[in-house]
Amino acid sequence: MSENRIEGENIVLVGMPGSGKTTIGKLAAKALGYDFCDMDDLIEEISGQTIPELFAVGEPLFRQWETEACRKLAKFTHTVIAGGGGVVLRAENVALLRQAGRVLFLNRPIESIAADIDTTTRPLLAQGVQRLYVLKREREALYRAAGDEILNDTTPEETVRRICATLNK
Ligand SMILES: Nc1ncnc2c1ncn2[C@@H]1O[C@H](COP(=O)(O)OP(=O)(O)O)[C@@H](O)[C@H]1O
Ligand SMILES: O=C(O)C1=C[C@@H](OP(=O)(O)O)[C@@H](O)[C@H](O)C1
Ligand SMILES: [Mg+2]
Repeated sequence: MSENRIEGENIVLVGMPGSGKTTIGKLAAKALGYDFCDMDDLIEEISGQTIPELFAVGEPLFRQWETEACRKLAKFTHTVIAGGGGVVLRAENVALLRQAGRVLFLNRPIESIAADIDTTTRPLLAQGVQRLYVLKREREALYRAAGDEILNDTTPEETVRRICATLNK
């Protein structure tokens, strides 16, 4: 993959809900001395609405704000960005993320995620954890295609070490 496409030296984490993007992203930012941005927080900031409020209107509205957030973070530098789980659904988003930096797919096993995910804070899982398996089928190929690298499951601390290694830091 050409390095020239990367404008800001950012790290972007993608993967299923509960794969650890937010948790590992915060730890990695600290280890690298980078800023941290959770895309869900950015969406809430720019839309002026919470994620559940956006989903209450409808998923299409949430997805529009998600793309708007991608446009903003394409201009960030030295930031670890925790993507939203569904950000890979639009090719336009993936192009913006790849412009922002190195995209890493956190490939945590679905069984591990299902065992400890907090479904109360994620509108897409409001009907129960079984929806995760449907989302995985719909998205797995998209995560793999978006990622410059796949980080297979270890502890969050070991994953952070691998992230630092991708930047030679
Ligand atoms: N090996 C692991 N890698 C990532 N997260 C893990 C792991 N083991 C347990 N977890 C837990 O899984 C949850 C992941 O949630 P979160 O970081 O919010 O994921 P996401 O932002 O991808 O939806 C956290 O509570 C984290 O502590
Ligand atoms: O999978 C998805 O489509 C979503 C995942 C959530 O983020 P996490 O992956 O951090 O849970 C959040 O962006 C929104 O609820 C939609
Ligand atoms: Mg998250």
